[in-house]
Amino acid sequence: MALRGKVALVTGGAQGIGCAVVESLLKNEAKVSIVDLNQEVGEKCKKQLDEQFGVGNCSFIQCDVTDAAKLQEAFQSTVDQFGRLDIVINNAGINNEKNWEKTIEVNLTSVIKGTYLGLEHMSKEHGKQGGVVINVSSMAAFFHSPHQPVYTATKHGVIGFSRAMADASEHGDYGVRINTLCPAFVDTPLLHSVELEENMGKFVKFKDDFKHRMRKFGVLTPSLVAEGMMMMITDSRLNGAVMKITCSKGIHYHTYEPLSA
Ligand SMILES: NC(=O)C1=CN([C@@H]2O[C@H](COP(=O)(O)OP(=O)(O)OC[C@H]3O[C@@H](n4cnc5c(N)ncnc54)[C@H](O)[C@@H]3O)[C@@H](O)[C@H]2O)C=CC1
Ligand SMILES: CC/C=C\C[C@H](O)/C=C/C=C\C=C\C=C\C(=O)[C@@H](O)C/C=C\CCC(=O)O
Repeated sequence: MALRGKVALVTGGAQGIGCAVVESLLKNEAKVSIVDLNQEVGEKCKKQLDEQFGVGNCSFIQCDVTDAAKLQEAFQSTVDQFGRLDIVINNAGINNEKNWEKTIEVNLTSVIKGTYLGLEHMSKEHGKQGGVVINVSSMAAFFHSPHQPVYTATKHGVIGFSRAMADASEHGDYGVRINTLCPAFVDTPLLHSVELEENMGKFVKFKDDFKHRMRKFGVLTPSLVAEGMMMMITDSRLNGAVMKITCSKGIHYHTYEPLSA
């Protein structure tokens, strides 16, 4: 998929992995709608990107992805402003084992809603031109840890939902590819939340083991994660793919045993 003239929507695009993905999309001449909860960081991010890539190539929409009406408005505003939608990156995520219900709302429920909204604006079943959805999971779905039980559950859910929706899209000829990205540890503000009791609750006592794993497995840069994201956006062969990005193996794909009785 050549990206000039394409329109992308990135949730959680104001910082961290999302911001790196937004920058990669703009470098490839896509138009980008940055959807994020954080007004201050989002506006600062847009200002910087306008200076780097020129005004009119990206927009910032302050939105809590757990607010269904606001999320729907964000998708519609994106289409109203740029005229179409081709790429949806459901990236927004939190790490909060204390308010674990919120973690499920952001990391899983909103990814499901963002996928369905993406289909409304991209699927051939709605008379649209097709597109691609990338949902962000984590290597936590392959390396469970005692520190993040609910976070881990949400990331498992993202993979299961995305793979099932990829099958539905193929069977229903939606024309929309749905893939999953599973980074290992990445150097962003989220990673530092493991130190905080307000995020980890009673599991904060396991933080030393978590930090040991970070030292053992290494910490990725957001730019490498964005590189993997761009591969899944542009490779039209990929639907239902689960990309893993680790320090030990770099960018690679998880392979599943063929279904058998
Ligand atoms: N940092 C890491 O080690 C890893 C992160 N991930 C996943 O990557 C994604 C991005 O994480 P990071 O960039 O590391 O985090 P981050 O905390 O640096 O950025 C997340 C962005 O999402 C936004 N956000 C949070 N809740 C929101 C909501 N309710 N509505 C709208 N926006 C909201 C935040 O304002 C922030 O700008 C998350 O889904 C995370 O689970 C996956 C594997 C590793
Ligand atoms: C608050 C923290 C937020 C997010 C952190 C992230 O979402 C959680 C990651 C959890 C586990 C990461 C495991 C990383 C494993 C590796 O990097 C691999 O190198 C381990 C060795 C072999 C991988 C084999 C394979 O690819 O299947």
